[in-house]
Amino acid sequence: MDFMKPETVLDLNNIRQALVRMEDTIVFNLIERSQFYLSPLVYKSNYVRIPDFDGSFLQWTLLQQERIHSQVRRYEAPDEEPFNPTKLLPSLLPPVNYPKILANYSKEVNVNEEIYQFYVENIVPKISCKEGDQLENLGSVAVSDIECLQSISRRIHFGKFVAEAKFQLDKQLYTKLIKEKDIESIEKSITNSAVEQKILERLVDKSRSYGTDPLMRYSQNPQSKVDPEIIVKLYKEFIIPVTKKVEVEYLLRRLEDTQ
Ligand SMILES: O=C(O)C(=O)C[C@]1(C(=O)O)C=C[C@@H](O)C=C1
Repeated sequence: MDFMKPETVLDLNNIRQALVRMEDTIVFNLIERSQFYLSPLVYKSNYVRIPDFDGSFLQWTLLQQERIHSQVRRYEAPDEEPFNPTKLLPSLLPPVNYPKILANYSKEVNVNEEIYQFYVENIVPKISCKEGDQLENLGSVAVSDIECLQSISRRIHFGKFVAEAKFQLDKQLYTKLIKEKDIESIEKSITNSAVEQKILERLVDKSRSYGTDPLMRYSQNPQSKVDPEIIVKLYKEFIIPVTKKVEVEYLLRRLEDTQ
């Protein structure tokens, strides 16, 4: 997929291949995070005193990283959404002239707040190796969390490309459903249960093999670093439904853009 060539980005097969590739990144990032303790101090407001900042150590670290990355154009890319969209810095590099792929309002479709909250409250407690903090690892935990958050965010916001591709494939149907604000039928029409099922099956294999020492894989009790069930559940109950939410949110506004 090449963002300078819209036809490659709006090909549903290419999009699905990219989503499959992102599974690897997400599974690896979760495995990395699983070696650390729960680390509540990373998420506690103002535990680390930082001048002129009100929030948690993770929020501060994420903001600093996004500010630097905004200076190298990260969030100008159509497949990257920031967690701090109002606090970024201007790019030091000249803008890239991406051809138009998504609708003009696409950067306004941003569900990162929901992803952040769900990650901290529901994912970290399930994957971390132990309760409590290891004070020497607070920085490593925050850095690892950022990798997890950004890979999950990129995957979920890819829903915009899926939605645009589906809109282009059946403009007549979607125009009708959008005009009628028929959310239920839009949801139904973007759902492909067979694709979802395949994702969940593949994730069992991936989390088993990526999370197991290859020499131990064939022993009686191979120990997975992250329980495959947790990753499957995460996709089933959060990542896929929120990707669909992004698709619906994007589609509901699609007639604002006449192209
Ligand atoms: O591949 C698609 O058609 C998508 O819409 C993406 C996705 C997903 O999140 O992976 C979401 C909804 C579909 O039911 C299947 C898969």
